[in-house]
Amino acid sequence: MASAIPIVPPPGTTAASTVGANGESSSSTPTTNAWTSKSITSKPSAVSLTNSNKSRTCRNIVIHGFCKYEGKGCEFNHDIGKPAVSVSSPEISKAKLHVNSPIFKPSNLSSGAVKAESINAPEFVPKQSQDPNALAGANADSRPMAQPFASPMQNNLMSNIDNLPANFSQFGINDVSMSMAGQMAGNYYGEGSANNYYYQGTGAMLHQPLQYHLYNTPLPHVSNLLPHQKTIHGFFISDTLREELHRKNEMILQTVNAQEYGLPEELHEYHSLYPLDLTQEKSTEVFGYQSSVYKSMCSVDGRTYALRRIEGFRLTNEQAMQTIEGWRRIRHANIVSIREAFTSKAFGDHSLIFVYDYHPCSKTLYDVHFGSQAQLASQVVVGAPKNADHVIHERILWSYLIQLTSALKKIHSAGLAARLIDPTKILVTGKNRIRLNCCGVMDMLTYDAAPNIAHLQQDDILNLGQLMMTLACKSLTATHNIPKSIEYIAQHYSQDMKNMILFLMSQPVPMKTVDQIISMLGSRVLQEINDVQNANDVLESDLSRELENGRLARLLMKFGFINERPEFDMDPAWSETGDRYIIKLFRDYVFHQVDEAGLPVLDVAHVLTCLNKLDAGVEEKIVLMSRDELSCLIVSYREIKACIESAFRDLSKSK
Ligand SMILES: Nc1ncnc2c1ncn2[C@@H]1O[C@H](COP(=O)(O)OP(=O)(O)OP(=O)(O)O)[C@@H](O)[C@H]1O
Repeated sequence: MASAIPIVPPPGTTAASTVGANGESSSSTPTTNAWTSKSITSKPSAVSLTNSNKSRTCRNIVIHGFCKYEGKGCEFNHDIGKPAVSVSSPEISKAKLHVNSPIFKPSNLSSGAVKAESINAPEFVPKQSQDPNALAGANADSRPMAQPFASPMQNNLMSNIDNLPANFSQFGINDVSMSMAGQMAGNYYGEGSANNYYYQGTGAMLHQPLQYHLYNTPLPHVSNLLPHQKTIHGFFISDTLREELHRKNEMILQTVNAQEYGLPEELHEYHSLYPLDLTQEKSTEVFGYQSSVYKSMCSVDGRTYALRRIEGFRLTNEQAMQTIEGWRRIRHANIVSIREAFTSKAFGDHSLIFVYDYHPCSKTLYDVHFGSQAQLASQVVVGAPKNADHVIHERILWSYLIQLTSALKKIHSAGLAARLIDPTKILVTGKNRIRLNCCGVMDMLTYDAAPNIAHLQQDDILNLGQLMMTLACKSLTATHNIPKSIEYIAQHYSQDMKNMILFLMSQPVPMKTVDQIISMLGSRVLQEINDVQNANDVLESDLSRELENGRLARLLMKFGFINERPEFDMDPAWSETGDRYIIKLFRDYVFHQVDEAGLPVLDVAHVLTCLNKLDAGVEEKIVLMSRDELSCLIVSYREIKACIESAFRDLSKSK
């Protein structure tokens, strides 16, 4: 059921004949959805004003706090203090109003228009710019300190943020602006990022960081909330996950000037090469050749890939290229998938290029546990001997072992051998999440038409043992003195871990298999499954929060398609009439409310509540006010939802 009310127009105007808007309007409201049949402008039942009006409080005062027509003919009583309710107050919805009332058309429409004589008005010249000397003087003003530059956008953002705390009161948020502003002013790049390295000295492009910290974690005094209260964080995924995903997205979009870095503009189907290898010195230790890694964009599917270039390698046997076919078929959660391999002279030499899936922001296992940052973190005093606190936690070691065993199981079952289990060739793509990298490279570099796979698979198991020993001792030279390393492992880890490493590194009698490792892992696999499922649950709950936001975003998109549309179906007024007029008024109700002082209400809680009620199509009624403040509509969310659906249907049908 919907109702409309034109607010008290002054006597003598055309709309004066409309509903007794000063309160006691007729209770005979229609029971049909009047505006869906485009009847907004149809005539309502009129109620004439009575002589007792003088004793009755003017409705405009009650609703708006003032009456435009006070002293200009409005005969109601204006001697009342402050209005009891604001425009947005739900109190108003208690009034019984009628939807079929005509919309008030003010007789003096031109009052707001620019008058003819104003065309001749002198051009406005700001005071400051009139006197260049004064300006120079102002600039020469001896300020004690340089003022930090704040762009207009920044200023707006900061002032909006300053206004926010009052609006989250319902969620128990008071100090949002303080925390946000503090975070925004600070340097959010915790670690020296690749950006700084690559843009160093180029001066070509100043990187604008994303504001990852717009929603800081709740402060202690707002975390103690009542069950029905929510913080703004409750509507979004966790800060850490959001920042991680933002960083990954940002990393995918990073580019450098190809000429400046001596990179080809195009390489086969790939372009926009971006070097990932941050070390200046290139080692030949692993492959026997120097290698580089680049992020690049594929012009065929638009995806990002990691290109590994083996420098100065001349392919002598075309058959070697076939070895990649077996690897292309392997899809596993702990293996970096390979897409293709090709040779190229684009770098000015004979290069062999392998194309792998790109995992943004990943690090190598070496970087994580042996890199300079890891070393610093593990030593309270530089050079101090390691103690038990700085060994890798046993649970992490078991997790690594289970993941790598799972990868090896897949590889060996496919009749292949990894041939490279090295901390620099294992990627860490998430928390304790590892993937075997560079699969297939060795098969091509040391091509053998009839390789001894069984022998190579035994090597894989031995290499896995060496890696585990290196990690357990947290020393790259652990395998140089095996008895001492085993002693160290026995001191710091369980008997099971020591036995496992001994098994992996022992001589095969006659053969060791991955299945044997799996049976030795036993119940640890169950622990890993449990951890993975718990992590999955956390992600799922994060996802469900954003799911709601996605729903609201779609609703807002519908609004955007409909509201203020300049022309549709040969009708320039389409978005301003019929059902769409309700939608427009609802948009004003949700977003454009002002408080008693005429200041914009920036209340996220109000917006979310309205949009959720709209999406659910609840029966609750609200009062929508026309922009000229002369008519009101009382509508339910269900009816507004029907209007939006019908208007959107019109738009989509027209395709
Ligand atoms: N598939 C990939 N996706 C995303 N990043 C990758 C990928 N492969 C490698 N990288 C990144 O490239 C960087 C360099 O890799 P690389 O294998 O050359 O390691 P490295 O430690 O430099 O080894 P080396 O000493 O052999 O050059 C790594 O830090 C890793 O983060």
